[in-house]
Amino acid sequence: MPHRPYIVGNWKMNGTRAMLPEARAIDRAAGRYPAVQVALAPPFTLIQAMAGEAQAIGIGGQDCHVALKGAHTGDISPAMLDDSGASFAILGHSERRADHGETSELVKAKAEAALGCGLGVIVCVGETLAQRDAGEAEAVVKAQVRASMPAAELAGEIAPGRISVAYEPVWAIGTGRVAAVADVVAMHRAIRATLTELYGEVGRGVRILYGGSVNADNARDLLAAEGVGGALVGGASLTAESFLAIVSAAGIAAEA
Ligand SMILES: O=C[C@H](O)COP(=O)(O)O
Repeated sequence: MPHRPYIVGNWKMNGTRAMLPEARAIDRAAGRYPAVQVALAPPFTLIQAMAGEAQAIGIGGQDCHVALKGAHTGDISPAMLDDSGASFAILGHSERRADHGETSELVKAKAEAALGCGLGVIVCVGETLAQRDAGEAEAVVKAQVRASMPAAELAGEIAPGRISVAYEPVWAIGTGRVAAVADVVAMHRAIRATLTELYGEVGRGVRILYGGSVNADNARDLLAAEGVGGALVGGASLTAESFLAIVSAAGIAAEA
């Protein structure tokens, strides 16, 4: 594995200031797992408060606009994310692709804008259940990777550690239905092959995370699987107890 496992909690549209103690507890405990890179992506409204306090974890956004500023009501630019203390952005999550009609081309533009502001990016890809049942999962995900990832010139110029892909089968998100380890391994291989097509050697350093119903019970097997560089965790990242159990599993997998 080219990097420490990367465990990222995506709070989605959850969290008010009442949840800051959970973030503090995660931050304090994360220092006990130096072999694991830990991050949280809260709603925009909590980024500044969490980033101002965090010592051991990274704080990121869940989206950004392609422009640095301008007449885009309700949007947040990558420069604003950076200014608020965020160090990365999750981009192209399937919920944004579905709820906001985001295309892979738009996700690519957002990723390039975010990298240009010094942020790391986690680009999300994943097939629907209908696509998997039709035997199209690999082709769909490869096409998403090809179209959503930042241009090779840009990726080659920056530290590969700043670019991650999250493979999140849509049918596994928030459903409790986790993908089989063998299917995750096969898809991560396909994604790695696509990344090396796109980026050459640089593509080998891009982390590939798995996301979709990761919890304390399944994390160890998933994180020990070949090619799995970490996890993007939704529901189980909302309490320190459940998220830290996953961080601990990542620590065990990293040392195995
Ligand atoms: O970004 C996180 C993923 O969508 C996974 O969410 P989940 O862990 O609640 O299934």
